[in-house]
Amino acid sequence: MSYNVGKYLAKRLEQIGIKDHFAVAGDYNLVLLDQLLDNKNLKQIYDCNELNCGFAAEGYARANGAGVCVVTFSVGAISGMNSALGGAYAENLPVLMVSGGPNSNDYGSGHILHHTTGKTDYDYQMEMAKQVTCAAERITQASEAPQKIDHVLRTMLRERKPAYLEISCNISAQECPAPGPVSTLLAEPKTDKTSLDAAVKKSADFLKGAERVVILVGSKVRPADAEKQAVELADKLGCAVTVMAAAKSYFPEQHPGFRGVYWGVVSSPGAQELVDSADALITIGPNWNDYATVGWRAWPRGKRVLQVEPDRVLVENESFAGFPMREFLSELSKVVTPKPETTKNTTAPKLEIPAAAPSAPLTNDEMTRQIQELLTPDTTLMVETGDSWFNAMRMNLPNGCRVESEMQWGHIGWSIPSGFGCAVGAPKRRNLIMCGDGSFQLTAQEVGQMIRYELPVIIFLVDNKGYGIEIAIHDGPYNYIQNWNYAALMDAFNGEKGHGLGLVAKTAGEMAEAIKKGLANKKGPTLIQCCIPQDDCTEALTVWGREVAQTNARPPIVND
Ligand SMILES: Cc1ncc(Cn2nnc(CCOP(=O)(O)OP(=O)(O)O)c2C)c(N)n1
Repeated sequence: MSYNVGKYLAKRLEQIGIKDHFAVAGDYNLVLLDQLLDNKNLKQIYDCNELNCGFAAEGYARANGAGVCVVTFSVGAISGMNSALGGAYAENLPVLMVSGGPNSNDYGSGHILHHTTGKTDYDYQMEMAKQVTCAAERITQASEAPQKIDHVLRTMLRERKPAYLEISCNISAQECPAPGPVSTLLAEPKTDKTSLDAAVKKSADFLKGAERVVILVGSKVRPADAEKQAVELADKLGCAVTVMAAAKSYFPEQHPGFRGVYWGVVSSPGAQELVDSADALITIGPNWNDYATVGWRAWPRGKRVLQVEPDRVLVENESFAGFPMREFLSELSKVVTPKPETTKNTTAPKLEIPAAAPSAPLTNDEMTRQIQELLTPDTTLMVETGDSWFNAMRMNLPNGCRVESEMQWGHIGWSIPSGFGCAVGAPKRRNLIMCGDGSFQLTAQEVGQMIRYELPVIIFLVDNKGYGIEIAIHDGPYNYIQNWNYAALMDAFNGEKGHGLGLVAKTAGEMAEAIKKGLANKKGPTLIQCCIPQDDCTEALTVWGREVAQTNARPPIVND
């Protein structure tokens, strides 16, 4: 078969496991979209806007390994950069953004083009993309397409970071060489056995002398593809295991060693004491940012910490590199001696909230309890920035249940389009979204796409009449919103023949009833507007918010 640039790209995407790609049309990408459509193994899914398109690709990457969005130049790409590139970079997700670009003859022509800043230099978009990607290429000649497409895909998959491709609008249908074996994109860097053996020996010796060993799993265990090996190590050591908030569900919670979330003063009961009293703390893929450390107050460091990163190990002031995390953990598991937990009486924290009477007004606790009841091994729960984070942290997850959050980038509204992308990527899972009313207002229209593609996502819209998380940090008039009739939106989004369902739950009984209807609605999303009092939030959010506010308010250090 003869190839052109668009068909080459489509074949490569198919070869790396992409079945669906997301797009918003624009005259700079229409011919490219046609070439992608010609590949019958790739489905083209449309979004309402490019911000959502980028988040949908990011969500797809969470479910499927990698994601792709195709947008038009400038007005599309710059909007999509926030989600497909900045957000994916922060969250270590391999997302490819493909932007249609100016006709190759226009470069250097002095022509002023539409959808640009009106300058005759169109390089600004590439310069922006380079700041938030691991690889960025522009294609203005068909002959250069194979090398450039392979480069961005290979780098994106290896680094687990987003990449950027800009293809001139007159090039997508130009002939180019056919793609060779996909192995060229998937080859792993060679392990430095000497360094690996030295790291394992040093770490095993460090653990040998310890009495209270604790494992703390962080979010980078996922991009390192080392979740299984973390369990292997926990099984061999027999020690207590905690997770950071952004790694909730990255370690099986029914594992006998699981002891909850470590998050400083808002940790699960007993988890902070476990971590703080360990004389050997194995941190696996931690991300110690200001929110995770509760304003730099909960950040275990020093000689008692064995720090395991995706590409290096730090132990007793010695740094080792040249091997992947999963190989290190696997080799360490083979040589360590068991370090059973000494404080036998601790167990994993349980969410103990008594069921409310059906007629009782709905509360945050009752809402959380009912959502917890819905979790199954094949559930994915998208958890939006807000008190939803803290509600999810207190849930007990069946093994296999996945919590998805965006705790590094923290773009409110992420959960709706990302939840859409996740559901496209894994339609057989039970896809649930917990999203506050403030966040929802940024990306609500993507629920219409869930209706269009008949995705039975259940959205728990936390209607507490404002920005709960911001109120907990620092209140003011800016934290209050126009309160929509959220459930009524579904009627508007349905158009003539949609199957979206919008339900209001003001009591415990109404929520239980709405969940039943949502589970029965297989041909479209169900939005349950959970009406709770404005000041009804988790104790953890209140405490955490106060600490974050203090951290933000640190006076400038004056250097005399
Ligand atoms: C794009 C973007 N713009 C502003 C912010 C700051 N922010 N963070 N959280 C919020 C409010 C979230 O409110 P809700 O979704 O209602 O959440 P809860 O009431 O806490 O459940 C804002 C406004 C943000 N995180 N992302």
